[in-house]
Amino acid sequence: MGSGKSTVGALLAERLGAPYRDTDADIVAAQGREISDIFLDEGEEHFRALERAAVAAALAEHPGVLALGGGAVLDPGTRALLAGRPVAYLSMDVEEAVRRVGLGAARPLLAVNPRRQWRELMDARRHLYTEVARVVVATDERTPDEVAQAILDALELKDV
Ligand SMILES: Nc1ncnc2c1ncn2[C@@H]1O[C@H](COP(=O)(O)OP(=O)(O)O)[C@@H](O)[C@H]1O
Ligand SMILES: O=C(O)C1=C[C@@H](OP(=O)(O)O)[C@@H](O)[C@H](O)C1
Ligand SMILES: [Mg+2]
Repeated sequence: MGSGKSTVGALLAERLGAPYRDTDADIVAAQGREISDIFLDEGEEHFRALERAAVAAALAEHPGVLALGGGAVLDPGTRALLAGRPVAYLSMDVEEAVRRVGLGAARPLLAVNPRRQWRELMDARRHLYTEVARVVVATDERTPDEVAQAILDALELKDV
């Protein structure tokens, strides 16, 4: 959360001249409700199922850049959908995460104690990001444009 997937995904798509989608935005549009409301009312398990369906639909329909939510990798079905694809893992350290996301209510999983919650989430998820990623790009000391360029370089994609 806050590593820049949505921001950088859009920039990357622009530079590639390719379409861009974001599974969180797709879920909000399809459900007509905010992510935080879906978490509160139906719980995380239900959200992960919606997310898996959103990833599957986007990958089937869409030949461009797809930004995922930070917890998408928790679902084995979602990980299977990502297998063999050019996935970039955007990393950052905890202090940068707190600066970028802070106490924003938009991200329910970081809403109470962001520093501790971010560390716990990363301890549970780090190995899954590494498992699905083809490349890892550190975002701490880079602008979003520089992150997009680093992804292009790491994946050896052409900037058009
Ligand atoms: N490389 C960066 N440097 C500084 N701020 C960034 C960077 N990437 C994203 N941000 C900011 O961090 C916040 C979260 O970015 P976002 O793209 O929504 O992340 P994600 O989709 O990974 O949760 C936004 O306010 C965004 O402008
Ligand atoms: O890490 C997570 O579990 C989540 C990350 C969010 O997306 P971003 O990573 O784009 O903030 C969003 O999908 C939801 O709040 C849950
Ligand atoms: Mg996002």
